[in-house]
Amino acid sequence: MPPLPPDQLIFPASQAALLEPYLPPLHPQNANPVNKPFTTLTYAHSLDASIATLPGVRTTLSGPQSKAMTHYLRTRHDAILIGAGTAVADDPGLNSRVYVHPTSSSPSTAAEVGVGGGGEPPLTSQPRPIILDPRGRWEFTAESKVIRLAAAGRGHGPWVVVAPGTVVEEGRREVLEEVGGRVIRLATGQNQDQDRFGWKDVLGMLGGEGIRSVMIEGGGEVINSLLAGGGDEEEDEGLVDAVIVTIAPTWFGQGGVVVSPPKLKGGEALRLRDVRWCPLGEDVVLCGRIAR
Ligand SMILES: NC(=O)C1=CN([C@@H]2O[C@H](COP(=O)(O)OP(=O)(O)OC[C@H]3O[C@@H](n4cnc5c(N)ncnc54)[C@H](O)[C@@H]3O)[C@@H](O)[C@H]2O)C=CC1
Ligand SMILES: Nc1nc(O)c(N)c(N[C@@H]2O[C@H](COP(=O)(O)O)[C@@H](O)[C@H]2O)n1
Repeated sequence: MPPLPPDQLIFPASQAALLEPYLPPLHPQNANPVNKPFTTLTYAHSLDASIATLPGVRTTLSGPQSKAMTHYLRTRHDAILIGAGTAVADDPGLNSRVYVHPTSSSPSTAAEVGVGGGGEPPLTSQPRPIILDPRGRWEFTAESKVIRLAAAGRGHGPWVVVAPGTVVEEGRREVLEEVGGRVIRLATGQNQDQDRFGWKDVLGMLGGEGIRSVMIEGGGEVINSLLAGGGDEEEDEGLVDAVIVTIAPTWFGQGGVVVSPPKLKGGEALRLRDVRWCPLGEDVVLCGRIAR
């Protein structure tokens, strides 16, 4: 029996069951376009609400169990979305390396954990990486981790969403297309902000492309603008279906990338309802839905 790959993560089915009420439907009806995909906001932060110690610095917050949880979430969504700042800072992989084990948390061989999701082709449970990059800040190459994983058949090629006027060099576009990725053009400029897409537009575009569920991982600008409804009060109604946040027992101190959205109109607090707290190793995972 083959041993587990060295970067393998294991997530017990018992813990997956606790998350299920907050996840998109397991067996969606079909792959037809939808108005808006099921949208999960998910990230890890410190006790002082930092998602990175400093701007531009890749920072580990999640312990092994909550990291496996995040990778499980990746298998449960059609797409995973980040902003250009995160792509530049982290060179992320944005694939899933988890296997869900029915009983034990420490299997040792591939046969024990049912590698490939119980016989499915591996790519069916991988999310499509989406990078919001209106101005083309992310200078990806064939060596970027997400491209290498796609080339190795361990993930999908990324979709890079740029503004209509942004130049993407031919060679770069080819790098994407060779691994099944593509450049998507979407108008910016709502709210006079040329560096941002409207969230309704982003989610509508993804729905039109057949994406039925998306997990939004970050970074700071993306999370804060999503929680603020993209700055457009009309937009925030129903943008986010579920929130799953890992809280790590550490303080980073001032100067980090902090989740702290602008105040809502009238100064009301933004709050979660239907809350569930799940301890995972030394972290705790908070699940909820945005109260309206
Ligand atoms: N702990 C965690 O769970 C995570 C931490 N991070 C960290 O976050 C940091 C990066 O965060 P940021 O610099 O804030 O960059 P970011 O990843 O939020 O990207 C911001 C960029 O996204 C683009 N964008 C397009 N449409 C947008 C919209 N509607 N709203 C907001 N941005 C939009 C803009 O070009 C903007 O400059 C990194 O250090 C990374 O390590 C990132 C993801 C998860
Ligand atoms: N859940 C979570 N915990 C952390 O500690 C993190 N640093 C992140 N970061 C997010 O995961 C991406 C990296 O993913 P790969 O392991 O390279 O696939 C990173 O870009 C952030 O989106 N998340």
